[in-house]
Amino acid sequence: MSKEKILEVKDLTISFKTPNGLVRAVRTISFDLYKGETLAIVGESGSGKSVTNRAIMGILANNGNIDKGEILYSNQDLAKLSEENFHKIRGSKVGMIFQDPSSSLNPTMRIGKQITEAMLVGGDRFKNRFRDLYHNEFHDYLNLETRIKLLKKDRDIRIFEINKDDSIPKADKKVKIQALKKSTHETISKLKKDLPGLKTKYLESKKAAKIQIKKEIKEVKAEEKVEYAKLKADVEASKKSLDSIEKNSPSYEDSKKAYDETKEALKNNKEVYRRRFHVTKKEAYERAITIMNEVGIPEPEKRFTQYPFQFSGGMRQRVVIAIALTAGPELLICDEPTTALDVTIQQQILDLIKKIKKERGLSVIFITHDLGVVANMADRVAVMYAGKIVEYGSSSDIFYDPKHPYTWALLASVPDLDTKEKLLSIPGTPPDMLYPPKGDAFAERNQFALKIDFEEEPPFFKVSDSHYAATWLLHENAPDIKKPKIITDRITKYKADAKRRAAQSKTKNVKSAGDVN
Ligand SMILES: Nc1ncnc2c1ncn2[C@@H]1O[C@H](COP(=O)(O)OP(=O)(O)OP(=O)(O)O)[C@@H](O)[C@H]1O
Repeated sequence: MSKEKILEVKDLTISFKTPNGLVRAVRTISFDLYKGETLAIVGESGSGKSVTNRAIMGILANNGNIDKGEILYSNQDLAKLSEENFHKIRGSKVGMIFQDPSSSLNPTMRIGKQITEAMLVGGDRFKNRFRDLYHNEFHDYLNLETRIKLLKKDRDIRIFEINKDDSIPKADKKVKIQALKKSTHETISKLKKDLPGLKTKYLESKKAAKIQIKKEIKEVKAEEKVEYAKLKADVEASKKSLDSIEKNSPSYEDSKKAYDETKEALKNNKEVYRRRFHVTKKEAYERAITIMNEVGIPEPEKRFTQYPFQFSGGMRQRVVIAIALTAGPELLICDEPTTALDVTIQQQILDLIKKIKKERGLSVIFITHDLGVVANMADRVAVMYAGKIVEYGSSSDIFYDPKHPYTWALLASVPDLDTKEKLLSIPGTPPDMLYPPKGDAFAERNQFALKIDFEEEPPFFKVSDSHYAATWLLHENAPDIKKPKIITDRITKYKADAKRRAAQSKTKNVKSAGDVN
């Protein structure tokens, strides 16, 4: 796997305003995503998985707010973009697949139209190219401007909090506020110095892009003119040649054919020229059929004109995946993509996601409440609880050596593939995020909780270079608490399964190598 980082989430903090108060949905989480890897984000309902990924997509609900943190993608901080500019940055690079394929599709529109629509809407080639040309400078400017606005907002909130805090004596309040104002002013003044320069750069870049695009359009038009004149001359020459031949001459048919061909080429030229400016319906159709084949929709030509109700749940999810792929994303976010499907279909969709990820070199964020689903999918796993990541590591770290009691509980609650039974459901309910608990949020439900778990939040303890867990059990002074037997049994089973799979794939490889010979 290459180690090119494509997404970096730093200290992301998100809350929702509700009539009952502020719901602290995501609390200072950080993670990276590398090119070509699958990162699974796992946790119970309400742990903040979807909210995190909706923030990456720029589709948080209106009452949601990114209070703090960064979402670095394509050299841009998505957390600081206005909604209006979001789609330009995100553009076609991030695709998302939701839990229920039915609600992602329009029931009254034919499948084909739903797949080609995005291609046709974004089909003005020169407009897209124009935006691409000044994209970087535009966002450098925009990011700085937004950063300054946020600093001011942050200062005002902090002043409000100081004023409200009765534990601070009045005189101290004044001093604190003045110091805060001074330091914010200094930071903003420094940043502001760069603003005019960046604005000029952006405007210059936009101007240059306009000139460049005009030049390119002019070139295309000039080429077209030359091409048209040439084709027209061909038509005239072949007509002349045909007119000079007697109808009953043996070469007449050949000349007539040559004349017809030149006429056809002249006619086609108009379409070829149009295509240099727009994605045509025919092109969009052809690409849709290719993608429908890629995602395993049989008889795509026939299916193209059908409506969603004529598709099974699994096939509908394939259509949703096809739509996400039309824009050629580099990052695919799958939010519980198999939860609404029958168990037998689930594996097919998982296999499909694995296949397209490999073939297209995609990076995938896979959100699920079921650790079992990602056992053979994920390269790395982040376990979320009450708006925080409590453990993260490679798949083998999490499946063979989990450290956080919440990860143990999740592992124990994975339905057994053989008996289809849940071994152990997690006792209790997740905390109310209007009032996030003190200490380790899982303490209330954790049979291994220590006294400190109720008082102080655990930091991340390093288990290995790839593996970290936020549990006091990893502190050097913690009592030696062994994993419950149910977990060690599961681990043994996972290891045996992996060994079996490896042996199977080895046999398959040897066999296919034998076939070749
Ligand atoms: N628009 C909203 N207004 C208020 N609270 C919200 C809103 N959207 C999400 N939340 C809250 O944010 C928290 C995290 O929700 P989120 O949907 O991310 O959880 P999740 O882990 O994805 O669970 P699920 O699998 O149920 O979607 C929850 O407490 C949820 O109630």
